[in-house]
Amino acid sequence: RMVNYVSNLNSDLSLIRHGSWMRVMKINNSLITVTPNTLTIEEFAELGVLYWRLNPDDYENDEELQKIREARGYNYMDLLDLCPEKVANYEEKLKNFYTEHIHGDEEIRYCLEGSGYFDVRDKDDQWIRIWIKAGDLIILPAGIYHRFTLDTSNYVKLMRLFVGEPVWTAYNRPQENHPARKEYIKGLTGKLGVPLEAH
Ligand SMILES: CSCCC(=O)C(=O)O
Ligand SMILES: [Fe+2]
Ligand code: NI
Repeated sequence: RMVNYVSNLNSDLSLIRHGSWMRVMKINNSLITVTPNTLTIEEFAELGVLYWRLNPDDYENDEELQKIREARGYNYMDLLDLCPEKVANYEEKLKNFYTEHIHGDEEIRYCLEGSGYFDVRDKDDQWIRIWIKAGDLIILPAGIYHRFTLDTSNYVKLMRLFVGEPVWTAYNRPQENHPARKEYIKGLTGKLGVPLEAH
């Protein structure tokens, strides 16, 4: 199964479409009000965010994951067990994860246990919150503004994938002149066929 996107929100913020799903919501910047909103498949795909629903139980022998890794050249892999006992400078790392940033490369995360929120900016610069749970593989394109935070489960175990030697450098917003940002915007504009300002 390839990429599928939620086009709408129901009460529990999930929707089944083509046998796969993502839990998404729009939030306002204060994070106090959660605003359920309609998000079409097209709108989400235009952001360049990819998503797969996999079986996390036997991830070491998962052929579907293997196929994705081979197709996209993800030869690097490690596991991030996000808990204070296992992560040095835990609080500081969480703070950095939740600071809006971009990378020069894709950010590939596969949730094996626990859960958390990836927030990405949509084409109108509004946050879209993606609720990641075990089995969710998400790929954020280089240059997209994003951030991550734990939810009330307070725990997540993530597989990190990368092409070649990993680079985790985060460039905090604003980064309008960063090459990856420029490329990303160019791709967005190209896909939309109209300047972003037109929205
Ligand atoms: C906990 S992984 C997600 C946080 C992030 O955006 C990053 O690592 O760059
Ligand atoms: Fe990141
Ligand atoms: Ni628009």
